[in-house]
Amino acid sequence: MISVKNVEVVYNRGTLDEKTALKGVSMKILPGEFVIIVGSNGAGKSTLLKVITGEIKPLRGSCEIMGSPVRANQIFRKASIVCQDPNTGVFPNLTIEENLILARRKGSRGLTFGRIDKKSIELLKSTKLGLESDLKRKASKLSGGQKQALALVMAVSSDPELLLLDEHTAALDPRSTETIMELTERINKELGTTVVMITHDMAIAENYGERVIVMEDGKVSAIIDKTTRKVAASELKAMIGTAALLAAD
Ligand SMILES: Nc1ncnc2c1ncn2[C@@H]1O[C@H](COP(=O)(O)OP(=O)(O)OP(=O)(O)O)[C@@H](O)[C@H]1O
Repeated sequence: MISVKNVEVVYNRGTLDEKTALKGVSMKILPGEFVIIVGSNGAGKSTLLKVITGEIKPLRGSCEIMGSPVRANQIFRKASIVCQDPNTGVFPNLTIEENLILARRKGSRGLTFGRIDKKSIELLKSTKLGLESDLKRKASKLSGGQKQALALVMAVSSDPELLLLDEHTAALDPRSTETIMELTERINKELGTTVVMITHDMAIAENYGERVIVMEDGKVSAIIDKTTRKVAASELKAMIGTAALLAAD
């Protein structure tokens, strides 16, 4: 489904600040897969997500989604993104209901609005965070975990094929992290949405997802298929650089 081939990305090309962030990265991500990307600070993880969304055009190589080259102005029909800061995924001055209505679009896979709405409420309920019990509450009044849960449900209310997550649990406490990861897993399993998630939390990489892609210094240094072998957080920590070790602790 997502095919990244020999991608090279250079920031500030031709200047003193020139930085090669991706050095010939290749990978394939299959429809419905849940892939976790780990790696030290500066390894190129966020740059890779930006290549997948079309925000960055690689200097060399290609990125295709379902056989078509990715284009920034079309990706939003196929993919949704949730980032680290709980305040960026929701509209704080709108109610929970208004946020959901705003996020609702006709799904790229042709689902009706009715089914999408029902599913959104079911997903909110499944978190046991009480979001569905008072839909008239302003999003600004919600906790970080509640905001991220709402942001995730909003992200999938358009039924995207692909959900991209850039450290979406990084600002949360361990309990909220677990709730948000359970919701992420439910979205992947129940909706069949392909999930690509970046994290510095090695326990998450151990416990969730089907494959772990390890990035180091702009390259893919390892791909672990967890359907055939388990991987411990300590093993992953040992595989990546000291910088990632510090970030994960
Ligand atoms: N807009 C930019 N301009 C110049 N250099 C950049 C830019 N964005 C990223 N870089 C550099 O490219 C390299 C890869 O950055 P990237 O953000 O992709 O890494 P990362 O693995 O996501 O890191 P982190 O875990 O710290 O978020 C880093 O050296 C970074 O400083």
